[in-house]
Amino acid sequence: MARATAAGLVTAVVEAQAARGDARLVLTGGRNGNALLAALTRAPGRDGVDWSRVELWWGDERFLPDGDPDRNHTQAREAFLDAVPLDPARVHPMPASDGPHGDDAAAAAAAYAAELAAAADAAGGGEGGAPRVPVFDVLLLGLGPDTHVASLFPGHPAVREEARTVTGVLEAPKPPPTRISLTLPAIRSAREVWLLAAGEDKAEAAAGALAAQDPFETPAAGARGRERTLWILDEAAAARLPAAARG
Ligand SMILES: O=C1O[C@H](COP(=O)(O)O)[C@@H](O)[C@H](O)[C@H]1O
Repeated sequence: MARATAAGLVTAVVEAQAARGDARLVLTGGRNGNALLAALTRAPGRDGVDWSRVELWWGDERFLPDGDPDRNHTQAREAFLDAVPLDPARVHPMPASDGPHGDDAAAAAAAYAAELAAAADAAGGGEGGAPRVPVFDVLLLGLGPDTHVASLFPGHPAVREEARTVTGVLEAPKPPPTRISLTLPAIRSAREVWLLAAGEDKAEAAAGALAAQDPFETPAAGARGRERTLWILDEAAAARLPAAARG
């Protein structure tokens, strides 16, 4: 699944660059997101991408010191960032808990929102009342076994955040408890949202999210792209979908 998704992502990036010069991606952490990043470094078409014109943002971060092995950024660096010729000025990790905002996750989230807003002002995005973030070509989300996406957990007030594009998340049910996350309005402003789910422990969540109506209880159900919402599942994660949906 990771190899197939990497091939699709290379195509999406090449198409975005052909159409607009730059490609803007939002990365996800977690097992499925990291497997995709590792596969991307070996994807057959990777040399067709102008990596210096790929802008990278993160959908969420575990609010830990820089370089902590549990940070999504650290894991992305190990799996991918150091293996492709990116322009460091276009790589935008979320702040760490030993950065200028200390352990204030709300201040760190506000700083990341400001960085997104500045990028939107420079490159277009956030027009006509849309959230002030750049127009993301593909926003990746790993599906948690409890249907969380980014760091938006079922029943957590962060899921209901409408005014901000980035929020601090306190008391998350999955460690670490303090996190930073894009909000649903920011996620929904992406052209395409790709949801990744591999493994048996994602089967219940995938079936539930595809049937659910209420993002507060089932955050993955609220993650949609403006042009496309793509669910990418392996056989184990698709096992509980209705037969018609499995094709
Ligand atoms: O903690 C997180 O979990 C989700 C899902 O991770 P997985 O290991 O169950 O695939 C991930 O998408 C998110 O970025 C991360 O911070």
